Amino acid sequence: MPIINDIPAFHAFLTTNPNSRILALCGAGLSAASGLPTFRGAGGLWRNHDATRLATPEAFRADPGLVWLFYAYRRHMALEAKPNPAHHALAALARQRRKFLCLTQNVDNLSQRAGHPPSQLRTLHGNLFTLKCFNRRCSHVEHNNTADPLVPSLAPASVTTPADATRPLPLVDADVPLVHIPASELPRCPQCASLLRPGVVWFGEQLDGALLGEIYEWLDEGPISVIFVVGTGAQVWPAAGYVQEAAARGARVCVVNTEVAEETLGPEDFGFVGDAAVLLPRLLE
Ligand SMILES: CC(C)NC(=O)[C@H](Cc1c[nH]c2ccccc12)NC(=O)[C@H](CCCC/N=C(/NCCC(=O)O)S[C@H]1O[C@H](COP(=O)(O)OP(=O)(O)OC[C@H]2O[C@@H](n3cnc4c(N)ncnc43)[C@H](O)[C@@H]2O)[C@@H](O)[C@H]1O)NC(=O)OCc1ccccc1
Ligand SMILES: [Zn+2]
Repeated sequence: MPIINDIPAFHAFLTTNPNSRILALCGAGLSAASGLPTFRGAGGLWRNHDATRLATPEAFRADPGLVWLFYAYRRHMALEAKPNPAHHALAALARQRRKFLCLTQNVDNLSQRAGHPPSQLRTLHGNLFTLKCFNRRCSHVEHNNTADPLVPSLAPASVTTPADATRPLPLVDADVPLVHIPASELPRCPQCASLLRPGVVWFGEQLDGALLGEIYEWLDEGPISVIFVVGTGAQVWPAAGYVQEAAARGARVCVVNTEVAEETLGPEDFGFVGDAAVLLPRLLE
């Protein structure tokens, strides 16, 4: 049986391994307490569109206006959100322990805004605030975490309070038809005038090869004492594979999630059921 909800046992384990190497794999649940919907939760469906289907190059090619409104909405939500105590606890751990590497699947920039040292954070799936040219032959990349909206045509995505409190925001209200945005009014590349796209990794797209290489180098530098699996269903690959990669290098798994599947954990592993924003600060105090 894994060790469930036993903070003193976890503290004892952490103190007996003061200089050990620690890995973390984080997902949408890490940012849930910041008010951002998870994929499995409310965020899974956007205007009756399956979010994972919108997060594809095919969807962008078919209707760049729709996909841009989807990302502009998430970008606006992320701008309005604040890092929560879980983001801050992981950032503090990174400052205390040089041998801690945090892998996040989140694109919301909240770990960065919590001051997580960039050298100890890897954004596996990119960032909502990075823009890239959609033209594969153009290398234009830019970062913009201020403009909101990014362009006037995306202004509907920057509305937070619905005019009529009894109705959902028009943008997420599937009953309210979406304004069609001509591609000419969407973010354009200053170098080649092609469409710009969100700097995230879409389904069916490879993750950044150099990034994957760096992570394997870190994994192979020596034994790992524990991998925190925070607020993720670990269903998306190759990110989900890091749990096994760490366990294969001796790491105990420490799941922090509102739902813990005990049957997936070994007798040495830890499970903590609850909100990451409450549990992580206590686990890492
Ligand atoms: C759906 C899945 C089966 N599909 C994949 O994995 C695919 C295909 C695939 C590749 N290999 C495979 C092997 C097997 C099966 C399928 C595949 N992978 C890919 O396409 C990857 C690219 C994957 C990256 C996609 N981009 C994202 N994000 C960016 C965009 C965007 O965000 O819009 S993925 C995105 O979804 C995932 C969501 O998962 P979670 O973060 O875990 O969130 P979720 O909502 O699911 O769960 C929340 C959890 O939190 C918990 N929770 C909730 N509240 C709290 C709380 N308060 N506290 C704590 N916990 C909480 C809940 O209980 C729950 O457990 C994250 O990874 C997130 O980044 N690319 C690729 O493989 O390229 C190579 C290739 C290329 C060509 C051809 C072949 C191969
Ligand atoms: Zn370009």
